[in-house]
Amino acid sequence: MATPVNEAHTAFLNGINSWAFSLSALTIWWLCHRRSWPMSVIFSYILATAAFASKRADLNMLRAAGYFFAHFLTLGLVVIVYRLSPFHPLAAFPGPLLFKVADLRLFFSVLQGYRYLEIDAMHKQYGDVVRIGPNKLSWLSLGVQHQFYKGSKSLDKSLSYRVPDRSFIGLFFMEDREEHAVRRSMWAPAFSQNMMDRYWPILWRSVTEFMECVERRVDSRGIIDITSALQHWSFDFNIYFIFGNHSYDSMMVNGDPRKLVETGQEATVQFEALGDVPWLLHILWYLPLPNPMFVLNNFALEMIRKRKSLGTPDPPDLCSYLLGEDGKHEGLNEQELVAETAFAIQAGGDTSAAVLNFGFYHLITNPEAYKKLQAELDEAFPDADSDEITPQKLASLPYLNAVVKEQLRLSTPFGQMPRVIPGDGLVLEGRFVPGGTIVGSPTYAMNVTEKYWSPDPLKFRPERWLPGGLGPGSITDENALSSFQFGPFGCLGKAYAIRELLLMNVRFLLAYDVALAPGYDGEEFVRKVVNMKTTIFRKKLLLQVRKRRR
Ligand code: HEM
Repeated sequence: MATPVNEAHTAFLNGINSWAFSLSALTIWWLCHRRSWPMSVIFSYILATAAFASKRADLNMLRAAGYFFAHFLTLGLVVIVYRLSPFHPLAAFPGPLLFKVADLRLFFSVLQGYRYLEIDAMHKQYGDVVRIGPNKLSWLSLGVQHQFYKGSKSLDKSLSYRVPDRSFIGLFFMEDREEHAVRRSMWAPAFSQNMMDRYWPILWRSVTEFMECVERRVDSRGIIDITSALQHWSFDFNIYFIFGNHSYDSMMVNGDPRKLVETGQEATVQFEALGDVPWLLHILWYLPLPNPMFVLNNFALEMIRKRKSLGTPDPPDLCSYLLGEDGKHEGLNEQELVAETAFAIQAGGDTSAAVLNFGFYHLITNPEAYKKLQAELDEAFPDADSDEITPQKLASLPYLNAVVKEQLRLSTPFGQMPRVIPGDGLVLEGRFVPGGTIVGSPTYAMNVTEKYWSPDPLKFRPERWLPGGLGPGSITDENALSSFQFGPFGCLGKAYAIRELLLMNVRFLLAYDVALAPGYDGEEFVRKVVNMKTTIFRKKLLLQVRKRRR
């Protein structure tokens, strides 16, 4: 029978229990807060479960839930208070409140696709260094950017690059520098000057096929969805470069029935968004959810087997080097090869198409620049299919090169490539940053900051790249162009990509007069450009093209 004494005793015990659960949360946070947040949750869960199990058998579920609630509420509150407190090692760095509180805020930015704009806006509001996560800084400075990324003393990649399953780990996902350097040295010969020259006729033919694709796809008014056409061209050329002259069904001819473009983008989004909350990636990875990375891997495996049965192509493809067919090293096994080539399909296919797509938009909507470029090209190449269109000649045309650099500057809306400050911390521009802090240089913000591009950093003005720039006092700091990133983890395909951009601009604009499709809302197109490392055009770019008669 319940007596007042018994009830008081029970209430006292319950009170003790709640406090004990809260206290356990505090202890766990104290032990774990500088190490791993997910670990502390797991520990606290185990501890709370053990405490619960040792309690009286008559404890009802509601009360038990109350204890857990007290436990996690305390843990959550302590974490939040600590992250906002002056005792946090990054307390001196300004940033928006919600970003300081939890990585989940940045995760949502990535998912929405406007992280690049948000980070840029934060820099405008808070200055050159912004705290964009509890343990993350974004640093808008050329000197610091080079410290992060350039040279042998550059920083290591953060945990964001770590995929849970070893069988997916290729060059891009390797954090270990030695392992990465060895693997990169296997890739590198495929990007040598010699190989680029040998691939020039293949690139040329591929762009010719693109023109034929345009002819097939334009409607009766000359309107074409250039976004898809460019994606299909870029994947076709890139797949050729990776797997050689195989019996692959060209996307320019057959479209994309396997949805490789979409799948590649989904895989990138998944990886990029969850990179800000690696613990969530590790949980989701093992749940029975559709994983776009498997789709890419299956395609890569199919292509590798076909490629092996066909033998080494001439010129050699990327696989030739990864298989060690040049006799310089031992080849990769099939699983490693799948990881490498699946990444290569996305790394080379998606990026060039995106820059061309957005880059054409910028050029076409700036008629003055477009006219100047056309004049330079018409003068240089009276015959649109001339043998005179060589890499050397392209490299010598000043306005063309200025246009391509300006396209790159404004058409790579990446967030940042996260790196980690080593053990004892570093002093950067006079400010101490503790070891373990995740840092990065914001690509888009670097490409459009007035510090390095002035005046009119947001405007498409190729003249800024020419001698004399935009006039006295104007600034164009070429070193700040961050589109390919730099250093040991930077883009291996940069020189290739630049050739693609140059040749595609030249041949497309020599062949056609191009404008936005009548009534097309260009501002909406720009508003719907989102980036989650991959640039996604939620509104396809529709152009009207007319064959030129010169
Ligand atoms: C305009 C087109 C391109 C842009 C803007 C671009 C940009 C980038 C960036 C920013 C990175 C560094 C990513 C990071 O650290 O998180 C990267 C890495 C890489 N890119 Fe590109 N890329 C382009 C085209 C290509 C092409 C055509 C290839 C050829 C297959 C390629 C191959 C690679 C590879 C292999 C890496 C990884 C390098 C490593 O981890 O060592 N890229 N790219």
